[in-house]
Amino acid sequence: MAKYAAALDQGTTSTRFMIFDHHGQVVAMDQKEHEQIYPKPGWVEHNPLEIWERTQEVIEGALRKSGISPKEIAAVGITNQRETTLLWEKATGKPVYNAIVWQDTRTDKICNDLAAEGGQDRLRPKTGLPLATYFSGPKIRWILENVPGVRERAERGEILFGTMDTWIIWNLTGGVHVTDVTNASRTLLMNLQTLDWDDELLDLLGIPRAILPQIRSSSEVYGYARGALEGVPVAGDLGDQQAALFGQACYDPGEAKNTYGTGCFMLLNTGTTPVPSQSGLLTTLGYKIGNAPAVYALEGSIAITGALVQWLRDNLKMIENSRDIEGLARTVEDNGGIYFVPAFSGLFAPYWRSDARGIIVGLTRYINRGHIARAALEATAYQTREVLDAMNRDSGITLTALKVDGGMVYNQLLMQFQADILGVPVIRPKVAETTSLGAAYAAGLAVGFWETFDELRANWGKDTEWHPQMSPELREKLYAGWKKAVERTFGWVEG
Ligand SMILES: Nc1ncnc2c1ncn2[C@@H]1O[C@H](COP(=O)(O)OP(=O)(O)O)[C@@H](O)[C@H]1O
Ligand SMILES: O=P(O)(O)OC[C@H](O)CO
Repeated sequence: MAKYAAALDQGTTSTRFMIFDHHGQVVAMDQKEHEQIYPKPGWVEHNPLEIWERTQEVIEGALRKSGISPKEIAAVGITNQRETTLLWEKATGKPVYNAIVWQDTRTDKICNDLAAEGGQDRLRPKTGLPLATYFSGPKIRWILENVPGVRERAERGEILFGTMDTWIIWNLTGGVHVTDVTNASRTLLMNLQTLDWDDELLDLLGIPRAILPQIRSSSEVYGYARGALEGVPVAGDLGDQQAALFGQACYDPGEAKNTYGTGCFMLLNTGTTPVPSQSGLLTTLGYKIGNAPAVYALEGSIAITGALVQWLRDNLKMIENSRDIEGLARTVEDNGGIYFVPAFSGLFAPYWRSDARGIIVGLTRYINRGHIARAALEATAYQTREVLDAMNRDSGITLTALKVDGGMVYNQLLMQFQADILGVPVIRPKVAETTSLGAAYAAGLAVGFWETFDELRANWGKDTEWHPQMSPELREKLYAGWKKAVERTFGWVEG
């Protein structure tokens, strides 16, 4: 009998393959970065062929390092950076253009034109999403309009669209063209109630149905892998933030997690009915396990958190490794009165302002590199506070603790400051690789490797908890400064 379940996590900066045992413990892993392509300010692309190569390499790498054979793997789940969009030729598998990444803002004009035609009022009630450059629909339209000949070929049925899950599954299985409800819910093309592509939305965005994958549940056998994983059922598919919700065992309405990676994404399980947001959150799919009813979530998406640390590392050369930011930030007592608002892709939740751009405010001659490092970390905590406040308002639920995961949660200074600024404890689980774990769980449930949510819940264990230590007065004073700084970013991009 198979002893393991596996997951392939195709993220914004890297692709990793992880193998878990029945207790949800990591037994093998391999990871590789891919190139970030910035052709113009505000544009971000990935090369889909490079990503498929990295995918194969990390699968082979983890199998080789661990000596595990595909026969020992019950199923593999796919999880992915969401919204990132690509179109490829059905006959050859050749992408017609690079993948346009979720952070890319080139569709600003498309979104503004759609908004002027009343698009917002037609899209939001059906999709739960604001009309923003973040989502796939406008990115598909941009490719159809800007890559010569693609629209005609798409209409003739020669072109396929996919988010990264679809691209990986298509390649891994040799031609199964599917996505799951969580990924489809990020396109502006899926109806939240019917869980199917919606003709009115397709018409509004000018997208031919023929290019779209079939929407399936997040946990079922879609096909069987070829190559290094020969014969392993491909049986889980979830957007990475939904996979983290699932891996953090947030199975009851009112349970939430926040993942700190390139960006930050807080998801709250709201049960089997979608809850509309009045406060700038997204109404999205949480997961759908086989034939069971779909579970919905409220989401607060923040575009730039860990990416700001990377930017200090790569563009300003202030640190050598991301983790070095903590030491640099600890060289000073506090932020010295500055705030760093990283509105590099505009601001996402709760503002959805594409006209905002990044700023550092409050600069004096007193400020040094340490203050900038500190302000950069604090920006993640303040942005999370804004999202948590919105979550409490929209759901009527007051979260009493926050489960966290992702690459930034090993930063002790950030986690303590986060608890201080939220005023609630922050809890990191023993297995912080919750995104991969969630995808492995979805796949394992589909083939009976795990059978109940209780089994999965039992695998969850607390590692570290940070308690608020800041006085409420200081907390609110600092937060008021942040809000003032955010106001200063608005309206920078005109027209
Ligand atoms: N110790 C740290 N302190 C602050 N940021 C960190 C630390 N370690 C990693 N990061 C940031 O976390 C991100 C990587 O986290 P990860 O969860 O792997 O992200 P993703 O899945 O978005 O690629 C990077 O943006 C990196 O700059
Ligand atoms: O790949 P990550 O972890 O940066 O996640 C990206 C999100 O899915 C974008 O919506």
